[in-house]
Amino acid sequence: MKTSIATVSISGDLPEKLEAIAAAGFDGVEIFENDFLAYDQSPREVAKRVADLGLTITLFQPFRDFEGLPEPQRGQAFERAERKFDLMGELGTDLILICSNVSPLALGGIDRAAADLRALGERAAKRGLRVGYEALAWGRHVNDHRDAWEIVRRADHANVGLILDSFHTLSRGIDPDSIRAIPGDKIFIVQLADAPRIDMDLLYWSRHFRNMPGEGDLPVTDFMRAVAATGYNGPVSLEIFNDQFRSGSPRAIAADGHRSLVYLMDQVRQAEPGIALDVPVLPPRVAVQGVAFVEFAADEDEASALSGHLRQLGFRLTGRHRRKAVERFSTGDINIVVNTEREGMAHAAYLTHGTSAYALGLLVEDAAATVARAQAMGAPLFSQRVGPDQLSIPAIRGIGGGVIYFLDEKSPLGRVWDIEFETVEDPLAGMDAGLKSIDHVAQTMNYEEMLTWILFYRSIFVAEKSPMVDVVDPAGLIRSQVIENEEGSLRLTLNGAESHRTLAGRFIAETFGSSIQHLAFASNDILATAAALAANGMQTLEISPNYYQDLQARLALPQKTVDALKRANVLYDRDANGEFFQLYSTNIGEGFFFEVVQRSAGYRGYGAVNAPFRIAAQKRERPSAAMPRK
Ligand SMILES: O=C(O)c1ccc(O)c(O)c1
Ligand SMILES: [Mg+2]
Repeated sequence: MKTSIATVSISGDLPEKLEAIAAAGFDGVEIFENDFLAYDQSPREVAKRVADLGLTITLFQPFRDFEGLPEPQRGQAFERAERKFDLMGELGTDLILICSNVSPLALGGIDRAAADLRALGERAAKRGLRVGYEALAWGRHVNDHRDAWEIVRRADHANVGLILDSFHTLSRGIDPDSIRAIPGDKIFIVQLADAPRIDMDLLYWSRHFRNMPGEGDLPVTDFMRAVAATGYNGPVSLEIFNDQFRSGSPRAIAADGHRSLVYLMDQVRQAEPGIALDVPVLPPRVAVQGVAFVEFAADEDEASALSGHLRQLGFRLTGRHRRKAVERFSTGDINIVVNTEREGMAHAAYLTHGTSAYALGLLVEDAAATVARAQAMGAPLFSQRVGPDQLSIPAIRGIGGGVIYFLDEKSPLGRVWDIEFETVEDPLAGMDAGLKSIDHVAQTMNYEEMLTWILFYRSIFVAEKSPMVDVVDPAGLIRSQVIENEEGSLRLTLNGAESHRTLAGRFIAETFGSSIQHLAFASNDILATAAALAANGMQTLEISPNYYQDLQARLALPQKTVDALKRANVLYDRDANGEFFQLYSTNIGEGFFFEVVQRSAGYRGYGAVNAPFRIAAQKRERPSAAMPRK
């Protein structure tokens, strides 16, 4: 199946757009009229550029306010169409998109519209061109693909067909299965877009908030399954009006777009095994069994400070790398690796970001197959020189240029700790604090990057995204969205900062890019953990007494419970299914911190209601001197 994207979907001038579209691997491009009008070269120049880049023009669009007009506007519309047909001849494309009339002059009437389209089809046929009719969700008389199809059916002309656009159908809640009854050869092109569910005016929603399939909340896969069922076999074309994309990097947005189509068609192929689809068979999405380790890059001084923090949290030094300046700290099922090598990726990460958690190790069923899936989704692979006593650990590049390693139990990777590390005793170990596992990993990024990473994770791993929540920092809003699997063995919270004055925004600025900002460990008994942390000399983040007064008023907790939470600086939340407790470390270095949580099985959240109070407390605090700025 051929892929295509409308020029309106990305930023830049026409040549920049075309280059980015070609570089991302698309087969075709829809020329959006304004992108052409704003460009100062001839249509033949454009045609040549497109061809030189190995692209074809799948569609010229939009042609507005055509059908159902009274005279003299009707005659003028036909004249206007002839001029655009001239242009299409020079551009070298045979398909034009007519979007349903929005003019107050439009008279309505299915037969009148069909007659106009038939007449236009007759004129197009003389030039070997085709006319596609699309229902805009806000069209004056036609705003539903079922009506558009009826018009095309009655036009009954070989050169007149239907154009479907997932946004117009799904935004109005029209059942996409109504597409299944349309003959595939009468669908001239299919445009795809997703969007976040926001209750607003359709036109405004469409022109500003569309995003790539898989990035939003609309059932685009169901839509495309219905299209596939018709036997449609033309291009799948992205048409994304999005304010953020208009100011983003053309190459990055185009690459996201291509990934979204590969991912979408892979899901359609799997969901509709009975339909012969011309799409490659890819390795399936990967189930993540857990976070096997988190790796920090640091220099010796900061590594020693970090080790101190880890020991206060009840970690013990359990291993030393046989060949490299790398230490392993463990408690419960958690492994933290501290890398102070002076070469390789960890060192590069240290030089760019300062001390940071630059790598994540995920436990999967089959590490090699995981990398194959990631590669099929266009993720960059990562490898570095492997020395003696070292395994070549399959890996890809992740957020902020960080690394995601994959371990499995079926290969020697499962014995990485035995093979690469010698076991050591830790004379400096403190008291075990009962931390069991990694509850979640929080990654901070610029807001504009969030959709990219949501699509990245969802297309590679079996994981879903939760609705976006707003977290209030006194200096601005943070948007937070969770990528998680059913079992809770993969929980990533993505935090998008819009302002550099927020805690998250400052973290990005001071560490020069997106990365892991906090790690949350799970305890079965947070008050016992808090007592052990105190015994180990750990300072927890001091929460305002006002918070505890409100907690009592709002949730009617027993006074004794509130007092205990307050003494331990533990924050509390509950939902219909369970309870959640959380406490925080003070700031470490440039805004990194640890969290400890206790969740009862049914609770699915992350304590978002408490985030503003945690952030305010962190802002009251002076940055710790333990890991000074470089
Ligand atoms: O917003 C619009 O006007 C518009 C134009 C052309 C399209 O294909 C479309 O989906 C929307
Ligand atoms: Mg459209």
